[in-house]
Amino acid sequence: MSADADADAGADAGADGAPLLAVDGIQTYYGDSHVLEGVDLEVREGEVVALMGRNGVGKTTTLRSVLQLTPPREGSIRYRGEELVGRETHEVADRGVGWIPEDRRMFAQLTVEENVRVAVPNADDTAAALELAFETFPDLEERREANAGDLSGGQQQMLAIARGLVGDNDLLLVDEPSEGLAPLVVEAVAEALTAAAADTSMLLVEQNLPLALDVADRFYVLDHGTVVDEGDTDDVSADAERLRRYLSA
Ligand SMILES: Nc1ncnc2c1ncn2[C@@H]1O[C@H](COP(=O)(O)OP(=O)(O)OP(=O)(O)O)[C@@H](O)[C@H]1O
Repeated sequence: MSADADADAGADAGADGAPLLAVDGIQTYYGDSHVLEGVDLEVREGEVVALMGRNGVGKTTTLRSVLQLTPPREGSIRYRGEELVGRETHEVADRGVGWIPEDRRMFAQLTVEENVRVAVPNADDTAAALELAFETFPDLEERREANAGDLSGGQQQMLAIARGLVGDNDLLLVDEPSEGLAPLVVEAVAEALTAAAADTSMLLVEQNLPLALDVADRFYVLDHGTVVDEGDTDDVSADAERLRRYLSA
């Protein structure tokens, strides 16, 4: 299949309701350590999907597998119908898959505005990108001249999300955005994620159950390297015990 035909197939896959991201039976290792033992999940266009589970079950490893930072040894990961396994990480990024890692990587010595500017792939799009970032996160607009390193934890998380948003991404992989934040700030981050979800699909690793249920449309629970529960968040909001048994240590 030619590259163009491949691209067309991808566009069709999105248009006819096939998932944006389809992870199918991935087996991922660190050396001899077998972490993912056949993970299956999907993210459809426009969805926020939460990936939950205890510490160390392989949530971050699933994101790393999609990004080809830790490529699976078996299984398939298709994005808009195109296989990602075997590609380089920058090729995955070029296709519109963005990553907001747990450590909220940003440039502490640059201002908020500069941090947004450098995340925009095409300089011609900068004005529109700044507008999108500051419309979505008015708190950041107020601090646009502040150094990123001087922001609060919650504002840094918003800046990390804003940078993902302006990065021309159609799918954001967001790792534990609530980690280390006070409850009130977690609420602000939930609002920020909901605002960002108007513009992008998301696969959201999150251990904070209320936040995950609030922001996500659907969820998967990982345990022992495989998916042990999945469903619509609306269905479990009234039955949180169903998930809690997998989430408490
Ligand atoms: N670079 C690595 N080398 C070897 N083992 C690793 C590496 N990264 C993670 N692991 C191991 O793989 C397993 C899954 O880790 P992973 O970070 O994916 O879990 P997680 O579900 O995201 O948990 P957490 O919430 O603690 O980050 C753990 O046992 C972890 O110790």
